[in-house]
Amino acid sequence: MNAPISSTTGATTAIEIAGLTQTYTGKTGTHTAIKDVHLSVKEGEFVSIVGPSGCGKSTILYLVAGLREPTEGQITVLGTDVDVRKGPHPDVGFVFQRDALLPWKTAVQNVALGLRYRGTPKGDATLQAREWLERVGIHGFDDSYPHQLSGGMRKRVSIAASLALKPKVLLMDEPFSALDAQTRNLMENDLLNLWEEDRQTVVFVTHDLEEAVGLSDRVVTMTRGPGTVLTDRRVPISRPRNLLELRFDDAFTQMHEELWSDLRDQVMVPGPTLGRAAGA
Ligand SMILES: Nc1ncnc2c1ncn2[C@@H]1O[C@H](COP(=O)(O)OP(=O)(O)OP(=O)(O)O)[C@@H](O)[C@H]1O
Repeated sequence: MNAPISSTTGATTAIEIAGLTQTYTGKTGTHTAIKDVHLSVKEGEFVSIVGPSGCGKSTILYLVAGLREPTEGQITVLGTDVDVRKGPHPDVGFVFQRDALLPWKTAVQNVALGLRYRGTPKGDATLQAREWLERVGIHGFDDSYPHQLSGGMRKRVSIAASLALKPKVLLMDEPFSALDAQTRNLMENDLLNLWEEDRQTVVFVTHDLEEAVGLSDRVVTMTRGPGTVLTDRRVPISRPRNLLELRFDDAFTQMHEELWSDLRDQVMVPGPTLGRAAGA
């Protein structure tokens, strides 16, 4: 297990997670999802969390977002203690695996929704929404409804809806996992280009090690449940990056191998005779 990385020299801490434990109580009793998680993310860092299925990656995001109350531990986001009673921090945005688009509203109305909720006048919100759709690569579909868009386009609209609110911290939970490989590669590259412009703090959950290496400044691996931080590695690849070419880079391949070596024992569940892949 390598030492936790907690600093980009000089940068301010955006997210501080200390001693985070979460138990869930269900019909079968109490289940510890994560245990004693410590993680520090600096402003402007792009950090991915990878780990076996069920190790508690989404749980961490929900807790950081202030959508659930932790059983133990503290989380600070942008200098404020996360408290479920106060609700999500206004500077925190989310993009989840499933689109959170309202089916009865058009793409532009969906993007404008959050802005309207925050008090932006209708005309201004619509204008900004159209600009954001343009920025995420949606052309000519502003007035289409979600069911008229492909999965990749709906994802772009969801990202536009989040980014339009100018979050300082963006929490992304497997946002591209439902997309085909080609669309996914294009979306990852576009996300990176957008992020290069604003450099929000991002915590990105994924099962895909290549995606994690390509996008991130750091990749955190987790043990299988109850999940805790196993390794925390800095990605030694400069920016700006072109993900469509990066996969042939030696540093990329080496990092991928290191992460797989970290995770192999966590995702291989011994069967009667053979090891069986159980995630990642
Ligand atoms: N609301 C809940 N109630 C009860 N158990 C839950 C709840 N949410 C998550 N869990 C359990 O906690 C554990 C961690 O779940 P979580 O979704 O955080 O893991 P994950 O690493 O994101 O999984 P995956 O990679 O499959 O998406 C799992 O065993 C899950 O079944």
